[in-house]
Amino acid sequence: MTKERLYLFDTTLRDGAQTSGIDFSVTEKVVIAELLDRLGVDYVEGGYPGANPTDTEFFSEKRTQKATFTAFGMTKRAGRSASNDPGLQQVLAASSDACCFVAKAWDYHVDVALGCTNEENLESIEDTVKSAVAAGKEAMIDCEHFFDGFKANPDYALACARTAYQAGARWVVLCDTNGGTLPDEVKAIVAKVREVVPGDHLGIHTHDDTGHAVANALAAVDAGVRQIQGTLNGIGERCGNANLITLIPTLMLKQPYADQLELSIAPAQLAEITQISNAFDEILNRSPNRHAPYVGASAFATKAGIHASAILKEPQTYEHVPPESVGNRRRVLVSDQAGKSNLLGELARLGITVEKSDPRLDRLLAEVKQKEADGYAYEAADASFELLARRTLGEVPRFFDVSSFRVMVERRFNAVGDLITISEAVVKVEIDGETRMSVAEGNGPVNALDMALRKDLGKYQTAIDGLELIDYKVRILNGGTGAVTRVLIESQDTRTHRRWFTIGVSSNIVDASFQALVDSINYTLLKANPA
Ligand SMILES: CC(=O)SCCNC(=O)CCNC(=O)[C@H](O)C(C)(C)COP(=O)(O)OP(=O)(O)OC[C@H]1O[C@@H](n2cnc3c(N)ncnc32)[C@H](O)[C@@H]1OP(=O)(O)O
Ligand SMILES: CC(=O)C(=O)O
Repeated sequence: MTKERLYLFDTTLRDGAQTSGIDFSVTEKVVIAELLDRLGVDYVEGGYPGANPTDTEFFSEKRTQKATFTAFGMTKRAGRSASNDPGLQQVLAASSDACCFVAKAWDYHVDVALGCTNEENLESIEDTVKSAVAAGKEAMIDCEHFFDGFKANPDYALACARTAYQAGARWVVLCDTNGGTLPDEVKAIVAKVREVVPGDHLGIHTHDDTGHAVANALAAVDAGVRQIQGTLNGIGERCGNANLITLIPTLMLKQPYADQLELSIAPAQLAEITQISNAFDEILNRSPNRHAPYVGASAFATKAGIHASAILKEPQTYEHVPPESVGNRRRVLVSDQAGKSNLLGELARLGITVEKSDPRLDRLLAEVKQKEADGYAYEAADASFELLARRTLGEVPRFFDVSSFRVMVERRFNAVGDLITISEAVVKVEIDGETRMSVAEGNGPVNALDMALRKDLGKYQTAIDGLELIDYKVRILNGGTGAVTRVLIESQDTRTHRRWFTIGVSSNIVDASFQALVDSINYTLLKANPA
C-alpha cells in the first residue's frame, strides 16, 4: 500500500511562546530550532517578526537547516492594501521560507474583534495569501476559531477556507483556538471542509483545554487532514497545544497510522525523542514530567510485583511498545508493591545475579517492605537500595562506624552587632579500631554534619574527594507530634559525574539527614572499592 505523506508543523517557538511563564531568548530559540531540526519535523514556526525585538532578531537569518522556516503573522488589516500594511510587510520581509497568517473564520469574531464586514475579511485573506505567494513564500492560513465558527455559521467558515485555498495557500489550517471541541465534532467538521479544500492541503491546530488536543489532532488525520501543528512537550497558550512528543510515536508505531502514513522522521530520530523531550525541559529549566506518555521516566516503569514477574518473562506482557523505540528504558521498581521478581529485575540491572529460590531474597524483600512501611521509598533512592541489597547478600565491607555525632545551632549577635546563626557539628568515627573526631561549621546543621563527617576518614579520604551533595529534599510523612521525616539526598562524584540518591527516615530531621549522608559516603566507597 502506498503511504500518504503527513507533515509535522512545530509551533513551539510561536504558540509555545504564548505559554504563561515561558519566555524564550534569541539564543534559546536558536538552540530549540536546532533540536527541532534534529527531531526532523517539516516546519518550524519561529515566531512573529515585527511583534517584538526577540522575534525580529530571530528572523534576521534562516535558523533551520532542514525544516521549512516559517514566520507567523496576521492577515492584512481591513481598509488598506497588503502592500500598505507595515505589519504584514515586516512578516513578508523576514528571512523565512514560509509564512503562516492567522485569519478570522468565525463571523462573530470578524464583527467583534476586527470590526469589519465578512466580505472585507475574505478580501484580507485573499490579498494576504497572494502577497505572500508573490513574495516567493509558501503561504499558509491558520483559520482561527474554525470549529466554533463552523458551528455558528458553516457557510462563512467554509468561505474563509475556500478563499485561502483558491488564493494559493499551500495549507489551510483548521484551528480549535479555544480548545473546546471534541474528537467526533472535529471528524465531522473536517469531512465537510474536505468538500471545498482537499485533505492534502488541510492542517489541524488544536489546544488542550479539554485534554483532547492529541485526540483531536488524530481525529482530524482520520478525517483526512495531512498537516498536524503541535509543540514540544505540549506547551502553548493556556493548557497547551497538541503534544508532538506524544503524537509522533503514536503516528509511527500505532495502527492504522504506521501502515498508512509517511512522516519525515526516521526510526533513528524517533529513538532520540526521549532525549529531545528532556533537553527541551532542561532549556525551560523545569523537571521533565515523569508520567509523560512514551518519554517519561515512569512510562515503562513497573511497580507492581505481578507485572514485574511477567515482564521479566516477556516484556510485551505489560509494554505497549518497546521502550528503546522511543529512546526510553524499562524500569522495574522496588517498593512495598514489589515481589521477588522486582528485586531480581533491579539486582540484574546492578549486575547482581541471585536465584529466585535464594532465601536471602526473601529476607531482602521482607526488609524492603518493613522499611517502606516505616517511611522509606526505595524507588527514589537507588543508592540506598543497592547498599541494603548488597548488605543482605553480604557484599558490603564495614568501611567505618559512627560512634556519635552532635550538632549545635546558635543564633547570636557577632562582634559588629549583626544577628548571625552558626551551625557546628562534631562527629566521631571508628576506622580499623581507631577513633577519629572531626569538628566543622556549616551554613546549616546538615551542611555542618556533612562537612564534619567527611573531614577525616583516614585511609578513605582520597576516595571521597569528589563527593558533592547537590540536592536535599525533606518530606514530612504524617503531621502532628508523631511526624516522621523522610530526607532524600542527591549526591554526585565530580570526578566521574555519576549521580545517586540516598534516603534517611526518622522522627528527627537531623537524624534522617545523617542516615542519608552516611549512605552516600558508603555508596561512594563501595563504588571506589578502596583497599
Ligand atoms: C490564536 C492565536 O494564538 S493568534 C496569535 C496571537 N499572538 C499574539 O498576539 C502575539 C504577538 N502579538 C503582538 O505582539 C501584538 O498583538 C501585535 C504586534 C501583533 C499587534 O499589536 P497592536 O497593533 O498593539 O494591536 P493589539 O495587540 O492591541 O490588537 C490586535 C489588533 O490586531 C487585529 N487583528 C487580530 N487578528 C487579526 C487578523 N487575523 N487579521 C487582521 N487583523 C487582526 C485586531 O482587530 C486588533 O486591531 P485594533 O488594534 O485595530 O483593535
Ligand atoms: C492560530 C492559533 O494559534 C490558534 O488559532 O489557536
